[in-house]
Amino acid sequence: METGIHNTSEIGRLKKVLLHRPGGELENLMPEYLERLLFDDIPYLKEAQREHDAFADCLRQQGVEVVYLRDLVAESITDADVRADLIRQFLEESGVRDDRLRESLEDYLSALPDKEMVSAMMAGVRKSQLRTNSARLGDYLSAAGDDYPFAVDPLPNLYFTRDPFATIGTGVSIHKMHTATRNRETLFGKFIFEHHPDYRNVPRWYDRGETSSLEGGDILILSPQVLAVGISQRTEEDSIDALAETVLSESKTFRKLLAFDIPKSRSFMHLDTVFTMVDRDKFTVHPNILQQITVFVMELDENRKMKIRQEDGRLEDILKEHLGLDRVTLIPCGSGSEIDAAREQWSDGSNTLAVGPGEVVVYSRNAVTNRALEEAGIRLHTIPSAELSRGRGGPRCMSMPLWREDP
Ligand SMILES: NC(=[NH2+])NCCC[C@H](N)C(=O)O
Repeated sequence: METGIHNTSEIGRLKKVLLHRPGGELENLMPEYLERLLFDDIPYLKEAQREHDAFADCLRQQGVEVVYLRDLVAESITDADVRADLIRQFLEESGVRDDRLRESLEDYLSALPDKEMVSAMMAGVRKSQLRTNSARLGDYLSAAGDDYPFAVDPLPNLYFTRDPFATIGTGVSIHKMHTATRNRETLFGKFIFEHHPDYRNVPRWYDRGETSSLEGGDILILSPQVLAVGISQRTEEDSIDALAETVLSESKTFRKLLAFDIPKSRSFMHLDTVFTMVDRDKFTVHPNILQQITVFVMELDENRKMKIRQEDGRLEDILKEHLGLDRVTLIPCGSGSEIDAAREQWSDGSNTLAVGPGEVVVYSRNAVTNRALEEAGIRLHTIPSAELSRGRGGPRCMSMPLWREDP
């Protein structure tokens, strides 16, 4: 049972991982609010849970210890003050302004045992759940005259544990998210890394109070010395500057940060939607954007001043140089077909989770890309993916490594 954090690569043998089993939050999705909540469709919860359980079982069979976000948050509630603080901050960040509404929500949450309370926060609270237990609130709700059905919005993207915070080396970066809908997710990270007995002392590389956005799907650990971070729809250059400054000067191993400038669009929201590492010298990429990636190298010079230079040349060669490899193979999503590439990238064909070098978890539905990976000598663990993929994230997005062996 490892405690603390150790994550020095994308491909070292995975020992412990954080997942979130989708829950009631998916049953609080409504067609009119899908876009704001970053969904394109409404997954069928029961089936999504079955698929997610298959994902967790697949990882356990590979010797990985699976822990769940809800449990870590509940275990972080170490005393009554922490609990009261969590409720207070959660409601404040959920935009609950009216005193009557806040009191009623406090009563509702306070009455639940820790785990159930955390699940209720994640699921969101319908006004109809509150109406019955307070006449005073009933007056407020009918007087307020707005027909928005939620007292607290759901957090449907929580099963993408990759994004709200990220483990890097022996520390963590807690994120400011690009959208309001995902920003509340990082509050759980804050409580885990402030209070959980196994995690409260880990170094902090970035914090949710920063002013520019950074999301975990943009952070890839290419080696114990080299990080890659996407400049994307979700992650701004300023955040990368700040992250580089702390990680390169304070971490024990990291020496370089490669910033990958990628197109800013919904389907390529994070670097890991178009590029993931599958082996020491193999990567899967979305071919349509290869021409559109620019790489910047960030390093501290002898005087500990940040130096940034733009790399020219092919991605293979840039990776070869910075990772000290003799050759690099890029395995294209869709295996050379423009149509298959676009379709399978949309369902996270290039979003793989390595459980060890040359061994990755993939969605079953991306058959063309999966065949290409196998032909390149990669061992696949396939998981079902009809419902989970509707949230626009794959095996890598759905997992946050807490402990990997060194590569
Ligand atoms: N690391 C990732 N690629 N995560 C995918 C997150 C998908 C989620 N619906 C969002 O838009 O935020």
